[in-house]
Amino acid sequence: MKSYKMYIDGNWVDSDTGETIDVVNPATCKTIATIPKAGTAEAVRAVDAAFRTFPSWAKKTAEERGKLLMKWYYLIDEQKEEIGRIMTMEQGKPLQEAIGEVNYANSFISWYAEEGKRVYGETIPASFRNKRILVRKEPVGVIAAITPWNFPAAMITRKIGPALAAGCTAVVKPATQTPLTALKLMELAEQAGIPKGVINVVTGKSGAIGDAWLKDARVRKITFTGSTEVGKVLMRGAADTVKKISLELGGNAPFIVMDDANLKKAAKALVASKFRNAGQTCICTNRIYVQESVVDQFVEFFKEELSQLKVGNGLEEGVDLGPLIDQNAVQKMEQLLDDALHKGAKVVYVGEKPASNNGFFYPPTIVTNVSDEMTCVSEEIFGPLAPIITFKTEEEVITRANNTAYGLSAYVFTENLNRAIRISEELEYGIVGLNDGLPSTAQAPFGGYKESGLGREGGHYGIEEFLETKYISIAFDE
Ligand SMILES: NC(=O)c1ccc[n+]([C@@H]2O[C@H](COP(=O)([O-])OP(=O)(O)OC[C@H]3O[C@@H](n4cnc5c(N)ncnc54)[C@H](O)[C@@H]3O)[C@@H](O)[C@H]2O)c1
Ligand SMILES: O=C[C@H](O)CS(=O)(=O)O
Repeated sequence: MKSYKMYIDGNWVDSDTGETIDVVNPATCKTIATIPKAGTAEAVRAVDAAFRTFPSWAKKTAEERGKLLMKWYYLIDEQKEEIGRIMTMEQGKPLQEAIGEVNYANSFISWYAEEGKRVYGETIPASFRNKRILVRKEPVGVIAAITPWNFPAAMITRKIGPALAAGCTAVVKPATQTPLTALKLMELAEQAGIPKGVINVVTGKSGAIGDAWLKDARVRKITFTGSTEVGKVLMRGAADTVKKISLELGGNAPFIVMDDANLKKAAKALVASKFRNAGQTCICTNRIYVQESVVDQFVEFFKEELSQLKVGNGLEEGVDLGPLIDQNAVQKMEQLLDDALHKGAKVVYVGEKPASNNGFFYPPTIVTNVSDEMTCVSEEIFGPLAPIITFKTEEEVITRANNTAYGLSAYVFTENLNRAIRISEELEYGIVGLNDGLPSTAQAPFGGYKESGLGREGGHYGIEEFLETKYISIAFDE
């Protein structure tokens, strides 16, 4: 079993106390590695390094920073299978899906290596003849990134890519459950020649590390992906030093199937949306609304598609769904199902768990006759439980779909263009998949309405989150 070190100021170090945390493979429940259990002192030292390095990194041209980012990109690409295996071992997703995430994560590095060169300013016509107004964008400075376990690579590069391209330096805390992917990415960043101190990865006590960064006035931006609950804690803490903040939080995605939808296409898209990462993504379908006249046929197509998925250890050939992240996640699925059945839901499909069920496995499960009073409708499921809800009219489903504190992603399937535009524009969500169950891409502004977050990641919007706007007013003798 390997004892990993964290990466601070270009050095691979243990925690000050020598304490460690175990990293567990969710498919086997076996410990596969240990990581340093760091706290406040190490977190502050990481900021020291990022703060010291910021001026020289910011003074590089965007082209110079972009070249270093591309060196990192090519090293990641060369080792994507190895990184994928590390990810599968610590997070559980099937190897091909893990490699897919590495490619997705890498696309943010290549996108922002270029985008940094297009951070344009402007001149504004002055109202005085003897003045000129010059607007320029400048990097915010040291940023702190705190990331979740479900996308151990992409949630880091979706932040670090634009941050470094903009000229910022970074301190990063990966999720305690899945730190190994982050540490591998840092190994490759070092090999790429990204100067020491530009990126620092601290593992360990989340609260202590986060509090240290919230309190440190040198940290000018918090960028967080995770639960809405923790996002609110960080938002409150950021106020003390008025830090900029980006929050990518929880979701409760409605998947709407209208009576004129291509039902087979919608069923395929639903499987992709609902069961990606075993249902553990923020934009996974949470509530499945089907117009009542087509619900029976749709459920049959859905079951047919689902029956082709295999649950098991993600390192095994042909596995489509890995385990959930931990036992708490399994218990949450059991509680949500019990609540739904108690309130009148019916189980119409349960997939098979692997024979050697030593891990945190939960089978894909479909329930029908679901009502809005059930917890699986009001709360984020974050697992492979699929609740089917029927509706009568377009107006009804829009009202019910919007009736949540979340607003990250929504999906609508219809072959009617007028209906497609009407519904897409009425849905209160930052991301709408119109006949598309997999909308995520580096070019687009990913983020949510309401309590699903603040700010956007991806596209040209994503780099704006790491920039300040300054104008220089120039008075001269005409
Ligand atoms: N909107 C998005 O893009 C997006 C992406 C992935 C996950 N998520 C959401 O994240 C949740 C699941 O991920 P999770 O369980 O890792 O979320 P989480 O909020 O429990 O943890 C996220 C990160 O925050 C850290 N953390 C926890 N408490 C903290 C504190 N007090 N101070 C500082 N850091 C702290 C954790 O160690 C982890 O690194 C789900 O709600 C999911 O919807 C959202
Ligand atoms: O879980 C949240 C991720 O942001 C989902 S995606 O990989 O960006 O689609």
